[in-house]
Amino acid sequence: MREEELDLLIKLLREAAKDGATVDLSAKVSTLSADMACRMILGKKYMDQDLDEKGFKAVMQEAMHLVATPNMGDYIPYIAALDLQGITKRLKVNHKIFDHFFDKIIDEHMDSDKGEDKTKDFVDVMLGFYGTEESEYRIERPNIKAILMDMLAGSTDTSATAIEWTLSELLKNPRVMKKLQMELESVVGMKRKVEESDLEKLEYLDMVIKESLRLHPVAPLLVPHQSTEDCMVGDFFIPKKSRLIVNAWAIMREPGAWIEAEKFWPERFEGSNIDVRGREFQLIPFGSGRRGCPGIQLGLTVIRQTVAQLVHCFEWKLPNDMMPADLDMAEEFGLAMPRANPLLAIPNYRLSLERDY
Ligand code: HEM
Repeated sequence: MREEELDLLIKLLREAAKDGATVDLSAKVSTLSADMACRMILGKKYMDQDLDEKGFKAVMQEAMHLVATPNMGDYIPYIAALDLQGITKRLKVNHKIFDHFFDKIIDEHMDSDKGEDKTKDFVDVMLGFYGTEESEYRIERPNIKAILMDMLAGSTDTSATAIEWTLSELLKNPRVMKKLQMELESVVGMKRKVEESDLEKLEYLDMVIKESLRLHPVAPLLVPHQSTEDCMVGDFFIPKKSRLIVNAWAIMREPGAWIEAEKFWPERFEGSNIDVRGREFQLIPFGSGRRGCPGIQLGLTVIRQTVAQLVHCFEWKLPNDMMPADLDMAEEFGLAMPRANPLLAIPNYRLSLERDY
Protein backbone atom coordinates (compact mmCIF):
# COMPACT_ATOMS: atom_id res chain seq x y z
CA MET A 1 0.00 0.00 0.00
CA ARG A 2 2.97 2.33 0.56
CA GLU A 3 4.04 1.66 -3.02
CA GLU A 4 0.52 2.37 -4.33
CA GLU A 5 0.42 5.74 -2.58
CA LEU A 6 3.87 6.70 -3.84
CA ASP A 7 2.86 5.68 -7.39
CA LEU A 8 -0.11 8.05 -7.19
CA LEU A 9 2.20 10.91 -6.27
CA ILE A 10 4.65 10.07 -9.08
CA LYS A 11 1.76 10.05 -11.55
CA LEU A 12 0.62 13.46 -10.36
CA LEU A 13 4.16 14.85 -10.59
CA ARG A 14 4.56 13.47 -14.14
CA GLU A 15 1.50 15.52 -15.14
CA ALA A 16 3.02 18.62 -13.52
CA ALA A 17 6.31 17.90 -15.31
CA LYS A 18 4.53 17.85 -18.70
CA ASP A 19 3.25 21.38 -18.00
CA GLY A 20 6.56 22.59 -16.51
CA ALA A 21 4.57 23.48 -13.37
CA THR A 22 5.99 24.40 -9.96
CA VAL A 23 4.99 21.93 -7.26
CA ASP A 24 4.54 22.50 -3.52
CA LEU A 25 6.64 19.52 -2.46
CA SER A 26 6.00 20.10 1.26
CA ALA A 27 2.23 19.80 0.75
CA LYS A 28 2.53 16.79 -1.57
CA VAL A 29 4.81 14.89 0.81
CA SER A 30 2.60 15.74 3.78
CA THR A 31 -0.48 14.34 2.01
CA LEU A 32 1.46 11.25 0.95
CA SER A 33 2.62 10.61 4.50
CA ALA A 34 -0.85 11.13 6.00
CA ASP A 35 -2.42 8.81 3.39
CA MET A 36 0.18 6.10 4.00
CA ALA A 37 -0.28 6.37 7.78
CA CYS A 38 -4.10 6.28 7.53
CA ARG A 39 -4.04 3.19 5.33
CA MET A 40 -1.51 1.37 7.53
CA ILE A 41 -3.12 2.27 10.85
CA LEU A 42 -6.82 2.90 10.12
CA GLY A 43 -7.26 0.63 7.10
CA LYS A 44 -8.30 3.31 4.58
CA LYS A 45 -7.66 6.88 3.51
CA TYR A 46 -9.70 9.63 5.08
CA MET A 47 -10.45 12.96 3.46
CA ASP A 48 -9.23 16.11 5.19
CA GLN A 49 -12.85 17.07 5.97
CA ASP A 50 -13.42 13.76 7.80
CA LEU A 51 -11.38 15.18 10.66
CA ASP A 52 -12.27 18.86 10.60
CA GLU A 53 -12.78 21.68 8.10
CA LYS A 54 -9.20 22.88 8.78
CA GLY A 55 -7.85 19.59 7.41
CA PHE A 56 -5.66 16.81 8.76
CA LYS A 57 -2.29 18.57 8.47
CA ALA A 58 -3.45 21.77 10.18
CA VAL A 59 -5.08 19.95 13.10
CA MET A 60 -2.09 17.63 13.62
CA GLN A 61 0.35 20.56 13.44
CA GLU A 62 -1.74 22.50 15.96
CA ALA A 63 -1.51 19.50 18.35
CA MET A 64 2.28 19.26 17.84
CA HIS A 65 2.71 22.98 18.38
CA LEU A 66 0.62 23.04 21.56
CA VAL A 67 2.32 20.08 23.24
CA ALA A 68 5.75 21.59 22.48
CA THR A 69 4.98 25.09 23.80
CA PRO A 70 6.47 25.64 27.28
CA ASN A 71 3.52 26.06 29.67
CA MET A 72 4.09 28.42 32.62
CA GLY A 73 1.58 26.40 34.64
CA ASP A 74 3.95 23.38 34.56
CA TYR A 75 6.63 25.41 36.34
CA ILE A 76 4.42 27.50 38.68
CA PRO A 77 1.65 25.01 39.54
CA TYR A 78 -0.53 27.45 41.49
CA ILE A 79 -1.17 29.54 38.34
CA ALA A 80 -1.87 26.45 36.17
CA ALA A 81 -5.66 26.71 36.58
CA LEU A 82 -5.61 30.27 35.15
CA ASP A 83 -4.29 28.91 31.81
CA LEU A 84 -2.70 32.31 31.11
CA GLN A 85 -1.36 31.28 27.67
CA GLY A 86 -4.64 29.63 26.65
CA ILE A 87 -2.80 26.36 25.92
CA THR A 88 -5.18 24.10 27.89
CA LYS A 89 -8.20 25.69 26.23
CA ARG A 90 -6.82 25.18 22.73
CA LEU A 91 -5.69 21.63 23.53
CA LYS A 92 -9.21 20.77 24.72
CA VAL A 93 -10.66 21.94 21.39
CA ASN A 94 -7.99 19.97 19.49
CA HIS A 95 -8.60 16.89 21.65
CA LYS A 96 -12.32 16.99 20.93
CA ILE A 97 -11.70 16.95 17.15
CA PHE A 98 -9.48 13.85 17.39
CA ASP A 99 -11.79 12.18 19.91
CA HIS A 100 -14.80 12.40 17.54
CA PHE A 101 -12.69 11.21 14.62
CA PHE A 102 -11.43 8.16 16.55
CA ASP A 103 -14.95 7.32 17.79
CA LYS A 104 -16.10 7.33 14.17
CA ILE A 105 -13.25 5.03 13.11
CA ILE A 106 -13.85 2.57 15.96
CA ASP A 107 -17.61 2.48 15.21
CA GLU A 108 -16.93 1.92 11.49
CA HIS A 109 -14.62 -0.99 12.31
CA MET A 110 -17.08 -2.51 14.77
CA ASP A 111 -19.91 -2.34 12.21
CA SER A 112 -17.84 -3.66 9.31
CA ASP A 113 -17.81 -7.20 7.93
CA LYS A 114 -15.79 -9.52 10.19
CA GLY A 115 -15.30 -12.16 7.46
CA GLU A 116 -12.43 -14.58 8.01
CA ASP A 117 -10.62 -13.56 4.81
CA LYS A 118 -10.81 -9.82 5.47
CA THR A 119 -7.31 -8.30 5.84
CA LYS A 120 -7.03 -6.95 9.38
CA ASP A 121 -5.71 -3.45 9.96
CA PHE A 122 -4.22 -2.11 13.19
CA VAL A 123 -7.64 -1.07 14.58
CA ASP A 124 -9.08 -4.56 13.93
CA VAL A 125 -6.18 -6.09 15.87
CA MET A 126 -6.79 -3.78 18.84
CA LEU A 127 -10.52 -4.45 18.72
CA GLY A 128 -9.65 -8.14 19.07
CA PHE A 129 -8.66 -7.34 22.66
CA TYR A 130 -11.53 -4.90 23.26
CA GLY A 131 -13.38 -5.51 26.51
CA THR A 132 -12.44 -9.19 26.51
CA GLU A 133 -12.35 -10.96 29.88
CA GLU A 134 -10.26 -13.87 28.62
CA SER A 135 -7.09 -12.16 27.47
CA GLU A 136 -4.48 -10.71 29.77
CA TYR A 137 -4.40 -7.72 27.34
CA ARG A 138 -7.71 -6.07 27.88
CA ILE A 139 -8.18 -2.64 26.39
CA GLU A 140 -11.09 -0.25 26.38
CA ARG A 141 -12.15 2.48 23.95
CA PRO A 142 -10.05 5.28 25.57
CA ASN A 143 -6.93 3.07 25.36
CA ILE A 144 -7.55 2.41 21.67
CA LYS A 145 -8.00 6.12 21.00
CA ALA A 146 -4.79 7.00 22.88
CA ILE A 147 -2.80 4.40 20.92
CA LEU A 148 -4.27 5.66 17.62
CA MET A 149 -3.26 9.21 18.54
CA ASP A 150 0.29 8.06 19.37
CA MET A 151 0.59 6.15 16.12
CA LEU A 152 -0.80 8.93 13.93
CA ALA A 153 1.17 11.70 15.64
CA GLY A 154 4.28 9.52 15.57
CA SER A 155 4.08 8.63 11.93
CA THR A 156 2.58 11.46 9.85
CA ASP A 157 4.42 14.71 10.50
CA THR A 158 7.70 12.99 11.35
CA SER A 159 8.28 11.18 8.06
CA ALA A 160 6.98 14.12 5.98
CA THR A 161 9.29 16.56 7.79
CA ALA A 162 12.33 14.31 7.34
CA ILE A 163 11.56 13.92 3.62
CA GLU A 164 11.06 17.65 2.98
CA TRP A 165 14.37 18.51 4.71
CA THR A 166 16.29 15.83 2.79
CA LEU A 167 14.87 17.11 -0.51
CA SER A 168 15.70 20.69 0.53
CA GLU A 169 19.34 19.76 1.24
CA LEU A 170 19.56 17.90 -2.08
CA LEU A 171 18.22 20.94 -3.96
CA LYS A 172 20.66 23.18 -2.09
CA ASN A 173 23.58 20.82 -2.80
CA PRO A 174 23.49 19.83 -6.51
CA ARG A 175 26.75 17.83 -6.15
CA VAL A 176 25.09 15.50 -3.62
CA MET A 177 21.90 15.28 -5.72
CA LYS A 178 23.95 14.24 -8.80
CA LYS A 179 25.94 11.67 -6.82
CA LEU A 180 22.74 10.14 -5.42
CA GLN A 181 21.16 10.01 -8.87
CA MET A 182 24.28 8.24 -10.16
CA GLU A 183 23.99 5.64 -7.40
CA LEU A 184 20.33 5.09 -8.34
CA GLU A 185 21.24 4.81 -12.02
CA SER A 186 23.84 2.16 -11.29
CA VAL A 187 21.79 0.10 -8.77
CA VAL A 188 18.28 0.49 -10.23
CA GLY A 189 18.89 1.62 -13.83
CA MET A 190 16.86 4.12 -15.85
CA LYS A 191 14.25 1.62 -17.05
CA ARG A 192 12.39 1.00 -13.82
CA LYS A 193 11.37 2.66 -10.59
CA VAL A 194 12.94 2.01 -7.17
CA GLU A 195 11.54 -1.01 -5.28
CA GLU A 196 11.65 -1.37 -1.49
CA SER A 197 14.01 -4.32 -2.01
CA ASP A 198 16.60 -1.95 -3.64
CA LEU A 199 16.93 0.17 -0.52
CA GLU A 200 19.51 -1.91 1.32
CA LYS A 201 21.89 -1.60 -1.67
CA LEU A 202 21.69 2.21 -1.72
CA GLU A 203 24.57 3.13 0.59
CA TYR A 204 24.92 6.76 -0.42
CA LEU A 205 21.18 7.28 0.07
CA ASP A 206 21.61 6.00 3.61
CA MET A 207 24.42 8.54 4.26
CA VAL A 208 22.36 11.39 2.76
CA ILE A 209 19.41 10.62 5.04
CA LYS A 210 21.61 10.29 8.14
CA GLU A 211 23.21 13.64 7.36
CA SER A 212 19.82 15.28 6.83
CA LEU A 213 18.46 13.86 10.12
CA ARG A 214 21.62 15.11 11.85
CA LEU A 215 21.16 18.71 10.71
CA HIS A 216 17.35 18.72 10.78
CA PRO A 217 16.15 16.42 13.58
CA VAL A 218 12.41 16.00 13.26
CA ALA A 219 12.02 16.27 17.05
CA PRO A 220 14.81 18.71 17.99
CA LEU A 221 14.21 18.36 21.75
CA LEU A 222 13.08 14.71 21.50
CA VAL A 223 10.11 14.14 23.85
CA PRO A 224 10.30 15.40 27.49
CA HIS A 225 11.46 12.68 29.89
CA GLN A 226 11.25 12.38 33.69
CA SER A 227 13.96 10.88 35.91
CA THR A 228 12.64 7.91 37.90
CA GLU A 229 15.37 8.18 40.55
CA ASP A 230 18.11 10.52 41.83
CA CYS A 231 21.19 10.31 39.63
CA MET A 232 24.44 12.04 38.62
CA VAL A 233 25.14 12.97 35.01
CA GLY A 234 28.75 14.15 34.79
CA ASP A 235 29.05 16.67 37.63
CA PHE A 236 25.31 17.38 37.76
CA PHE A 237 22.96 16.00 40.37
CA ILE A 238 19.51 15.27 38.89
CA PRO A 239 16.83 14.75 41.56
CA LYS A 240 14.14 12.12 41.12
CA LYS A 241 11.09 13.31 39.12
CA SER A 242 12.96 16.11 37.29
CA ARG A 243 11.71 16.96 33.83
CA LEU A 244 14.57 16.38 31.40
CA ILE A 245 14.77 17.89 27.96
CA VAL A 246 17.50 16.61 25.64
CA ASN A 247 18.64 19.14 23.05
CA ALA A 248 19.30 16.69 20.20
CA TRP A 249 19.52 19.57 17.71
CA ALA A 250 22.53 21.05 19.57
CA ILE A 251 24.17 17.64 20.19
CA MET A 252 24.04 16.81 16.50
CA ARG A 253 25.68 20.15 15.56
CA GLU A 254 28.26 20.02 18.37
CA PRO A 255 31.63 21.10 16.89
CA GLY A 256 33.49 18.85 19.39
CA ALA A 257 31.72 15.79 17.98
CA TRP A 258 31.54 16.63 14.27
CA ILE A 259 34.04 18.02 11.73
CA GLU A 260 32.56 21.12 10.05
CA ALA A 261 29.37 20.45 12.00
CA GLU A 262 27.20 22.96 10.09
CA LYS A 263 28.09 21.58 6.67
CA PHE A 264 25.81 19.15 4.77
CA TRP A 265 28.38 16.50 3.95
CA PRO A 266 27.03 12.90 3.76
CA GLU A 267 30.55 11.53 3.06
CA ARG A 268 31.32 12.02 6.78
CA PHE A 269 29.57 8.66 7.33
CA GLU A 270 31.75 6.77 4.81
CA GLY A 271 33.33 3.78 6.59
CA SER A 272 31.82 4.94 9.90
CA ASN A 273 29.69 2.67 12.08
CA ILE A 274 27.65 5.56 13.53
CA ASP A 275 23.99 4.76 12.89
CA VAL A 276 20.72 6.49 13.82
CA ARG A 277 19.55 3.93 16.38
CA GLY A 278 20.78 5.83 19.43
CA ARG A 279 23.76 3.61 20.25
CA GLU A 280 26.17 6.50 19.59
CA PHE A 281 24.98 9.54 21.47
CA GLN A 282 26.25 12.09 18.93
CA LEU A 283 23.53 10.96 16.48
CA ILE A 284 20.13 10.56 18.13
CA PRO A 285 17.37 11.66 15.69
CA PHE A 286 15.13 8.83 17.03
CA GLY A 287 16.17 9.29 20.68
CA SER A 288 17.82 6.47 22.57
CA GLY A 289 17.14 3.71 25.07
CA ARG A 290 13.85 2.28 26.26
CA ARG A 291 11.80 5.38 25.38
CA GLY A 292 13.45 5.79 21.98
CA CYS A 293 11.23 5.75 18.89
CA PRO A 294 9.50 2.39 18.34
CA GLY A 295 8.64 3.38 14.74
CA ILE A 296 12.25 3.77 13.59
CA GLN A 297 12.21 0.95 11.02
CA LEU A 298 8.95 2.08 9.43
CA GLY A 299 10.03 5.74 9.51
CA LEU A 300 13.36 4.99 7.81
CA THR A 301 11.71 2.81 5.14
CA VAL A 302 9.18 5.53 4.25
CA ILE A 303 11.86 8.26 4.10
CA ARG A 304 14.31 6.15 2.05
CA GLN A 305 11.68 4.91 -0.40
CA THR A 306 10.11 8.34 -0.98
CA VAL A 307 13.37 10.27 -1.34
CA ALA A 308 14.86 7.61 -3.62
CA GLN A 309 11.78 7.51 -5.87
CA LEU A 310 11.44 11.30 -6.19
CA VAL A 311 15.12 11.75 -6.98
CA HIS A 312 15.28 8.78 -9.35
CA CYS A 313 12.15 9.67 -11.36
CA PHE A 314 12.75 13.43 -11.67
CA GLU A 315 15.33 16.13 -12.17
CA TRP A 316 14.41 18.99 -9.87
CA LYS A 317 15.06 22.70 -10.18
CA LEU A 318 14.09 25.68 -8.07
CA PRO A 319 11.44 28.10 -9.41
CA ASN A 320 12.14 31.58 -10.78
CA ASP A 321 15.75 30.64 -11.66
CA MET A 322 16.62 30.67 -7.98
CA MET A 323 20.23 29.63 -7.24
CA PRO A 324 20.56 26.55 -4.96
CA ALA A 325 22.54 28.57 -2.41
CA ASP A 326 19.62 31.00 -2.08
CA LEU A 327 17.08 28.35 -0.99
CA ASP A 328 15.72 29.46 2.38
CA MET A 329 16.14 26.89 5.17
CA ALA A 330 14.21 28.59 8.01
CA GLU A 331 12.72 26.22 10.63
CA GLU A 332 9.28 26.28 12.26
CA PHE A 333 8.98 25.68 16.01
CA GLY A 334 6.97 22.69 17.28
CA LEU A 335 7.44 19.22 18.79
CA ALA A 336 8.36 18.43 15.19
CA MET A 337 10.47 20.97 13.29
CA PRO A 338 9.31 21.34 9.66
CA ARG A 339 10.38 24.00 7.16
CA ALA A 340 8.94 27.44 7.97
CA ASN A 341 8.10 27.96 4.27
CA PRO A 342 6.95 25.33 1.81
CA LEU A 343 9.52 23.76 -0.49
CA LEU A 344 8.65 24.65 -4.10
CA ALA A 345 10.35 22.97 -7.06
CA ILE A 346 9.87 22.10 -10.74
CA PRO A 347 10.06 18.40 -11.72
CA ASN A 348 11.33 17.04 -15.03
CA TYR A 349 10.71 13.33 -15.65
CA ARG A 350 13.94 11.42 -16.37
CA LEU A 351 13.15 7.68 -16.69
CA SER A 352 12.45 5.65 -19.82
CA LEU A 353 10.33 2.86 -18.30
CA GLU A 354 10.14 -0.56 -19.94
CA ARG A 355 6.50 -0.78 -18.85
CA ASP A 356 4.18 1.92 -17.59
CA TYR A 357 3.05 1.63 -14.00
C1 HEM B 1 11.13 9.90 10.45
C2 HEM B 1 10.42 9.26 11.25
C3 HEM B 1 10.46 9.38 12.76
C4 HEM B 1 11.28 10.11 13.59
C5 HEM B 1 12.45 11.02 13.18
C6 HEM B 1 10.86 9.85 14.95
C7 HEM B 1 11.46 10.39 16.08
C8 HEM B 1 11.07 10.13 17.37
C9 HEM B 1 11.71 10.66 18.55
C10 HEM B 1 12.91 11.59 18.54
C11 HEM B 1 11.05 10.19 19.62
C12 HEM B 1 11.37 10.51 21.10
C13 HEM B 1 12.45 9.56 21.60
C14 HEM B 1 13.07 9.99 22.90
O1 HEM B 1 12.60 10.94 23.53
O2 HEM B 1 14.07 9.35 23.31
C15 HEM B 1 9.97 9.35 19.15
C16 HEM B 1 9.07 8.70 19.94
C17 HEM B 1 8.03 7.97 19.47
N1 HEM B 1 7.78 7.64 18.16
FE1 HEM B 1 8.84 8.21 16.55
N2 HEM B 1 9.81 8.99 14.91
C18 HEM B 1 9.53 8.67 13.60
C19 HEM B 1 8.58 7.81 13.13
C20 HEM B 1 7.66 7.14 13.93
C21 HEM B 1 6.65 6.22 13.45
C22 HEM B 1 6.50 5.80 11.98
C23 HEM B 1 5.92 5.82 14.54
C24 HEM B 1 4.75 4.88 14.66
C25 HEM B 1 4.18 4.24 13.73
C26 HEM B 1 6.48 6.48 15.70
C27 HEM B 1 6.02 6.36 16.99
C28 HEM B 1 6.61 6.90 18.11
C29 HEM B 1 6.11 6.73 19.46
C30 HEM B 1 4.84 5.97 19.88
C31 HEM B 1 6.99 7.39 20.33
C32 HEM B 1 6.92 7.50 21.85
C33 HEM B 1 7.72 6.37 22.49
C34 HEM B 1 7.70 6.40 24.01
O3 HEM B 1 7.46 7.45 24.61
O4 HEM B 1 7.98 5.35 24.62
N3 HEM B 1 7.54 7.27 15.29
N4 HEM B 1 10.01 9.31 17.76
